[in-house]
Amino acid sequence: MAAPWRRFPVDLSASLRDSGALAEYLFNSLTDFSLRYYPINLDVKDRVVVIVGGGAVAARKAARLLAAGARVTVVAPTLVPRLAELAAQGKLVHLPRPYLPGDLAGALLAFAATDAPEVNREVAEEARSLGVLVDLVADPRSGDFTTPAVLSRGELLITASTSGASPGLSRRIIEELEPLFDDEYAKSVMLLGRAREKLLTEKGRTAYNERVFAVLEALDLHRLVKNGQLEALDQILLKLSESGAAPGPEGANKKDPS
Ligand SMILES: C[C@@]1(CC(=O)O)c2cc3[nH]c(cc4nc(cc5[nH]c(cc(n2)[C@H]1CCC(=O)O)[C@@](C)(CC(=O)O)[C@@H]5CCC(=O)O)C(CC(=O)O)=C4CCC(=O)O)c(CCC(=O)O)c3CC(=O)O
Ligand SMILES: NC(=O)C1=CN([C@@H]2O[C@H](COP(=O)(O)OP(=O)(O)OC[C@H]3O[C@@H](n4cnc5c(N)ncnc54)[C@H](O)[C@@H]3O)[C@@H](O)[C@H]2O)C=CC1
Repeated sequence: MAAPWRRFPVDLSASLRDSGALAEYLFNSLTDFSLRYYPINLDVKDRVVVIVGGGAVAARKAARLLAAGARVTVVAPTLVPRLAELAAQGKLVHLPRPYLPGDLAGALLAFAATDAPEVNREVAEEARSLGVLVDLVADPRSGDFTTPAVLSRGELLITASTSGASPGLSRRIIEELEPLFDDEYAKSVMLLGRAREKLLTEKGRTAYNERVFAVLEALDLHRLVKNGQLEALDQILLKLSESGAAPGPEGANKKDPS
């Protein structure tokens, strides 16, 4: 879709004098609030991901993919230092040449991240023909997915996306959340996860499982974690594990199937 202001019906300079008219026009064009992207958390561990392009954007994508355990191949004649270092350390495979059709074979995902729009389009075409999902970093609306700004604390993952509208805003939103979700959240989430794993029952015990969630949520473990109240935490954990022999023939220690 073309940017709405390109279709602004009156002379732009006149409208700017008439303060408020442009914003109002743009707001009026905002009629569809439905979800444009379907959010998922993808397990890329040991999966092949091909990044075409070796610039700053490719480096950002590669770092996050490697952190998530992907096997990254970068196809590019030149690499920024950060990528060159990762290649020298053997953390990713570098094909030091321009993109060639066939480079996406076996990939789960592809990133078209060169500064050459026609190359990015070729990458997208190959991806489409192979059924590989592709992110066109410079032309998000033509691709299959976009990547959000990320805050991660252990198993806690918070992401922000503006559906391509303002990546800078996504980043600022995450920066605002960072102090609220401090590093200690990694510990709290881990404790809650382990306790939940221990206490949940097999299928058919929904009411019991819901009670367990309610108890866990009410515990405010994070306050204790943050204040370093390890004794209080131990007491809670011991109490939970005593009462952890959940009712039912299947017993406890099972993951929630839902
Ligand atoms: C579609 C998408 C691509 C995709 O999905 O790969 C995309 C596209 C584009 N970004 C552009 C510019 C900037 N990108 C950033 C930063 C980030 N960009 C990221 C994602 C995305 N950027 C996806 C949509 C995300 C969403 O919907 O919100 C972040 C969140 C995560 C990540 O990179 O993985 C990462 C935060 C890094 C961090 O958290 O550390 C900054 C700010 C900065 O660098 O500080 C700027 C300058 C300020 C600005 O423009 O806002 C341009 C214009 C290029 C040009 O002008 O030439 C395009 C192309 C276009 O818009 O056409
Ligand atoms: N998604 C995002 O967050 C952002 C996207 N962009 C856009 O993304 C694109 C890439 O940005 P940067 O990484 O900053 O670019 P860059 O100019 O730093 O890097 C471009 C890379 O593409 C490689 N390349 C060029 N032709 C190639 C080919 N035929 N085959 C393989 N590799 C090739 C170059 O060797 C270089 O490594 C630009 O179009 C830019 O406008 C820019 C900023 C942010």
